[in-house]
This record gives sequence, C-alpha cells and structure tokens, in this order.
Amino acid sequence: MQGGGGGMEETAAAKNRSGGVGEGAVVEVEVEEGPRFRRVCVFCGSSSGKRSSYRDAAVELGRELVARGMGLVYGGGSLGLMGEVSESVHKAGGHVIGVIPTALMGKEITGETVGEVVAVSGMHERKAAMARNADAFIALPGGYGTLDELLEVITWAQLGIHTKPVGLLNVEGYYDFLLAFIDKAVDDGFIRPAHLHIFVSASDARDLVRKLEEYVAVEEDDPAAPKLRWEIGKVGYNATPADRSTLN
Ligand SMILES: C/C(=C\CNc1ncnc2c1ncn2[C@@H]1O[C@H](COP(=O)(O)O)[C@@H](O)[C@H]1O)CO
Repeated sequence: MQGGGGGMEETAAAKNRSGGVGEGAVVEVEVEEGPRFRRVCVFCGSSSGKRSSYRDAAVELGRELVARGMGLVYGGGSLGLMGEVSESVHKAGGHVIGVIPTALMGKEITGETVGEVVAVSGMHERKAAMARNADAFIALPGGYGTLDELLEVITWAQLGIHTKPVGLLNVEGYYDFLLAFIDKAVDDGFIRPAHLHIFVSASDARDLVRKLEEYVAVEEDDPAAPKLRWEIGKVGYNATPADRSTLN
C-alpha cells in the first residue's frame, strides 16, 4: 500500500514522559501520524446531475478531504461535480491539482481550474497522471467518463498493478445498479468473489474516507501481475518515492 507522502512525520515533540531528560532517563519519541493519503483522486461527472444531493455530496467530500489533511487530484476544469468538489477543497484551504489534456484546456470548454494545473497530451496520459499523483481514488456520481476512470483503477487493482484503495460514494443509491451488476458478475463467474472487496462503498463522504483509511489491499494472486506491473511501470502509473517530493 502506498502511504500518503505526508504521513508519519516526526513532531517537534520528543517528550520525556518520565518527567525530565536526565541521564539514564527513558525518552519516548512521540510520532504524530499524518494523513494516510496525501492526495485523493476524485472521479466525477462533468455534469451536476439532477439532484441537489449530488452537488451536496461533492461539496461535503471536498470539505472532508481537507478536514483530514488530504489534497485533491481531479480532471481539471469547473464543470459539474468536478467544479463542485474542486471549489470545495480550494475554498476550505486544501491543495488542488487539476490534470487536463491540452486539447481541453480552453476555458470555454472546461471552465476555470482552481489550484495547480498539470497539462498532459491526451486522455490516457491524464488517467495515468491522476493515478500517479494520488494515494487513493473516490468516484462520485457521474457518466461514462467517471465509469471509465473508476473501472480502470478497479481493473488495475484486480491485476495487482496498484494497491491504492478505491471507494464509491454511492449518493442516494446512485450506484446500486452497478453494485447489483457486480454481484451478478460474481454469481455468474466473471468476477472472483475475493475481488468484490477491491473497492469499498458508502453513502456519505465521512464513512467512505474512513473505510478507505482502514482498507487493506486484497492479496494479488494473478500470475500475470509482475509482467503487467513492469509494463505499467514504463507508462509511469505508480509514483516512485522520489517522485513523491514533487509533482510528476
Ligand atoms: C469535450 C466537452 C466537454 C469537456 N468536458 C470535460 N472536461 C474535463 N474533463 C472531462 C470532461 N468530460 C469528461 N471528462 C473526464 O471524464 C470524467 C467525467 O466524465 P462524465 O462522462 O461526465 O462522467 C471526469 O472525471 C473527467 O476526467 C464537450 O463534450
């Protein structure tokens, strides 16, 4: 599991719990744990949907990420739920990275991106850059684009290409049919029962982020995984420790 780059930082406090740092005293170093995830990648609709609850969920998720010390990676722009979640993180003082293909960069196409903008050459590069720069993934309600992004990170987790947690924010049951479809695929032998637990879901942001923080990766047992991981390494899906100090 990739830990958040900002995690496990030593605080100023090297406290002597025994009452004084004299000779022979036992000094306990108190380590303050940072957030498990430095940045979370959010996939969501470029539309807002027809229910105000979708917008509310995007805003709430943004606030929850910032409250937990996590930044946002998303597809850039200000359209739909993408705009809601990025605005929410930005307003609450969190760090936002928008990854956007140069062809979509015109403000008349995607609107204004808040925070940092990373320009990439195309849609595949965008998905790889979003994945590389995040430690976990969350899907809010959305359409084809959101499903594509969500199913890709689930598929790659299934293959053992990454071990970053994936969460579904199932606002008002929006994803119930997808969850039912996945159950059907398990029943009919197309998805392994163990792979049901590759992602977690919850109906509200706080529960979902908590579940992601507690998530333990499913052990990969696919013989194809090492080769795939090597191939994906060439594309640069996972950040190396050195990458984590800067944007990549
Ligand atoms: C090209 C057009 C509008 C531009 N819209 C988008 N701008 C930025 N990112 C987008 C856009 N449309 C899709 N995406 C990506 O897919 C996800 C949302 O797709 P959905 O189909 O709305 O669920 C989102 O995460 C983006 O990465 C004119 O058609």
